[in-house]
Amino acid sequence: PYVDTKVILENADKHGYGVPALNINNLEFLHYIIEAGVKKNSPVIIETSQGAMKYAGNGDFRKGAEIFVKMVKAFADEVDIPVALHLDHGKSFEHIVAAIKAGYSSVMIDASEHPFEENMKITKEIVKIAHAAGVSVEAELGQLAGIEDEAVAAENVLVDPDEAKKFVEETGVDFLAPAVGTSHGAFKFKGAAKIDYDRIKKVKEYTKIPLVLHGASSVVPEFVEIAEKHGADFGGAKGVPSEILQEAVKCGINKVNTDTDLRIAFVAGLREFLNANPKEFDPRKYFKLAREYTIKVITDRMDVLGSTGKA
Ligand SMILES: O=C(COP(=O)(O)O)N(O)CCCCOP(=O)(O)O
Ligand SMILES: [Ca+2]
Ligand code: NA
Ligand SMILES: [Zn+2]
Repeated sequence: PYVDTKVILENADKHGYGVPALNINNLEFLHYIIEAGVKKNSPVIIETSQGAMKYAGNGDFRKGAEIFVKMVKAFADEVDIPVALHLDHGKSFEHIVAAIKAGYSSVMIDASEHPFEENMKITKEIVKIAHAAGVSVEAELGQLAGIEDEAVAAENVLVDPDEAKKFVEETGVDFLAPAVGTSHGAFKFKGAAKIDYDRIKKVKEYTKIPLVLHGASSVVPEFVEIAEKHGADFGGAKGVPSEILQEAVKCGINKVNTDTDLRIAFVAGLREFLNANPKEFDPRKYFKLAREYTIKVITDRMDVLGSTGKA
């Protein structure tokens, strides 16, 4: 069934496990996520960025939002696992309202590049509107290095747990994404992978709400190698290893945003299949390995995070 994100995350918070939040831009990835969730009897949070809304609507993000809600509900109505749809990195008021109007389960207002007071003011406004429509809200404190939509944060700005306490109390936000050292994309760490567990623990202790880890892809070496064997150039790619994700969940993370891992697994399978089957042009065939690898990376993640069997 199609559910509120809050229902999924409050259960994860209560029982101390993580739920993968998986980004889509098209039907293929949605298909694979649902198959993985059913296979592992795991709840799933589907999420779309503002760019994905635009892509699905062929330039019209409002249409894209409506199309995504209909697509996700069509699948959700057919399966027994809980499925939620979330707007990821909502930055513009128009995109957030479009998602709420279209029927998204939850929205993120990412105003973290603004000063603290401004972030709080904007978030408070979105919480009021979203809650009036029965939609839950995620916000962010601190900044992840790397490209994040329009805002390119130069380097990491880690969350201040005392600010987090005030922020949650004043805004009434349902979930919080504290910046703790990760970044988006495939090149997350120059040196060893490391995140600030102590900050996660403190934010959890002070806010007592479900927490979100952004930039959480592992950049799985197995799939990076397959992609590179078949022509990809991902030199220097490095992600968050499973053990670090498991420790982060123990410290209080409940929603684990994952996009890059799906992208790498898919393109690895696509490259491998196309290289090996020069005569094939049936899309029901040439996505075969891409589908297999993408489902594998999702089902492995459900096992790592502990959402397996929790549907
Ligand atoms: O935190 C994450 C996942 O990060 P990761 O999967 O790169 O580690 N996310 O929020 C996903 C970011 C999706 C970016 O979407 P666009 O390219 O459409 O703007
Ligand atoms: Ca941000
Ligand atoms: Na999000
Ligand atoms: Zn993110």
